Formats: sequence, C-alpha cells, structure tokens
Amino acid sequence: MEGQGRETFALELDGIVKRYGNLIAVDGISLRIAKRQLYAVLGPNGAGKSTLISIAMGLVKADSGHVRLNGASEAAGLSQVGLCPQELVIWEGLTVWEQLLFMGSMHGVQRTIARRRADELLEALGLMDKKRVMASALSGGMKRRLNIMLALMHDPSVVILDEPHAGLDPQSRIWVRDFLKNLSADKTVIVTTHDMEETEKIADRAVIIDRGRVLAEDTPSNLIRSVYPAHLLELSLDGYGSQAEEITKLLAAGFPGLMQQGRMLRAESDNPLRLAGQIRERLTLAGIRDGNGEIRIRNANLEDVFIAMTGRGLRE
Ligand SMILES: Nc1ncnc2c1ncn2[C@@H]1O[C@H](COP(=O)(O)OP(=O)(O)OP(=O)(O)O)[C@@H](O)[C@H]1O
Repeated sequence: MEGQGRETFALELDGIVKRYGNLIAVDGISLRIAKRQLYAVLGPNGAGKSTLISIAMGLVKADSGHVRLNGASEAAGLSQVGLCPQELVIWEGLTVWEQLLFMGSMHGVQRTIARRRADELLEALGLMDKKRVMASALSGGMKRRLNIMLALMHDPSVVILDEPHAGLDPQSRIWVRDFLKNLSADKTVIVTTHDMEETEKIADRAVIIDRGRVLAEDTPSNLIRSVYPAHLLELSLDGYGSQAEEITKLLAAGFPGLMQQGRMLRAESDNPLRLAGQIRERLTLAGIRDGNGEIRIRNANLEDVFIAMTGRGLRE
C-alpha cells in the first residue's frame, strides 16, 4: 500500500526543519506533491520558500526530516530534477543555441537529442529567432526564458523554478505562463512565487507558508472559498478627504462586519448589493454626500487570502 502511494508523488517532504543559528527558517514542513501538476509555493519574503526548495534539491542539508524525489531518497532522485534558480545562470559569451547544447553536454545528453530538445524549447518559449544571438544581447525577460530552458535540457521529470515570474515583461509573462502550463501535462512543475495572479491562473495546487510553517494547502479556488466563501464589498475612503475618519467610525458602529484595511473598508457578504444600499442610506442619513462610485463589489482572490492568512501584503 505504501509503495503504491509513493509512485504517485514527485516530491515528499516529511518533517523538515532547518535552523540558521537562532532563526528557524523551516519549522517542521511536511508536503506531498503529486506527479504531473503545477504546484505553487507561496509565502512572504523570508517565509522559507528558497530554503525549502534547496533542501528538496539536496543543496542544503536539513537539520531533521526526510526528502523523497519520485519515491527515492534525494540523492537517487536528483538526476530527474531540473532547477531554475532565481538568479540568471547564463554564459554571456555564448549564443543561445551554444548554451543550450553546452548544458545538454554537461548532463551527458546525446548531441542529436540535445539539438532536437533545444529546438523544441526555443519554439515553446518563443526564442527561435534568437537562436544565434549572444545571451548578453537578450532582453531581461528573454534571459529569464533562456534560464528556464537551461533547466530542462536533460528532460527532468520534476522541474523546480524559484520565482520564474520575477521581473518578467508582459510578453515574456505570457510565454512563461503557457509554457509552464503545458509542461505540467507530463512533468511535475513546482514554482515559488509572489505572483498571486499567475498562481490563480495556472496552479493546480498551492501551499502558503509563513515563518517556516504551512498555513494552508489546497487548490487555489478552495483556498479562496475557505477564507472568503461570499463576495467582498469594498468602500474606498480616498474620495472622502477629511471625512474619512468620521465615515469609518459611523459605519463601524452600524456594520460590525466592515473592517478597515488601509484606505479601504471591507466586508464579506452574501448579498453585497443590499449591503451597499444600506451603507449608502446610512451615509445619506448622516448628511455625507452620496458615496456612489466609491463602493466596489468583487470576488475574493488569492492575494486577499494571502493577506488574510499572513497578515502581510506580498511585497512587504
Ligand atoms: N544561509 C543563510 N544563513 C542565514 N540565514 C539564512 C540563510 N538562508 C536563509 N536564511 C534566512 O532564513 C529565512 C528564510 O529564508 P528564505 O530565503 O528561505 O525565504 P524565502 O521565502 O525564499 O524569501 P524570499 O521570498 O525573499 O526569497 C530568512 O529569514 C533568511 O534570512
């Protein structure tokens, strides 16, 4: 039974702990990531994402806990993993094509196979016309795309990408989004990211970690539903100038579900239209000019969940 279960997991982390002096970077994380899916690791700066990935790759040794890659202990599984680090690892003096073949030869990939694979990757990430161009002449977003290709030249079954969305221009963002989604049809793709919008669009599952611990793990839509089952109503205080404080006090007294978040009052509601009407009525009664246009009703997104769970914005 146990052996059978293992075959379905690309990565299993069991009770991982990592300390740096007094700081606990990873505080007992256990995760099972099933094969052939796109899995996002989310967390604010310093949450422990990179440390966890480095431990999964065998680059950093955990103080305790176990890692299994494709059912094997990490050393046995590493050749099946491709890592795309946060920093660009590119040889500026080689052309795009030369780098891909060079990476293939470093992994011992047969030359004809490497050439075919390099062509497929160039096609899939939209860089075919840059094949003969020096890496130093590529734009930032193109370099990041090349960085992803280099992690795939040995055709690993598990690909780990540390912040693949960081610093991408809109065009590169679309290439990377489509590429990762397609890749996850037959490989396990694990990304660490701050990009909630991308995660919502492409991830099959996501884990939110903070201070080295797992806060929640599920599909993006279940994560959202679990925290915000209803709609969100938001009242922006920006248009009210010096009356903002008075309005906050007035509405807090009448609508206990309304919470202040910065320059916004926010409530969750099954009937946001009715609530909006009640809020407007209250404001009118108090002689405050119609708040029409200041109220917005929307569905919650992953960023709302992240802020609710970690108490922090993404880039704080
Ligand atoms: N080599 C190290 N020595 C000492 N402390 C470290 C080391 N590596 C990481 N840390 C600390 O461990 C904690 C977790 O860091 P980590 O880089 O894993 O977080 P992260 O979630 O990847 O953050 P970011 O989103 O900023 O990349 C941080 O407090 C960091 O300062």
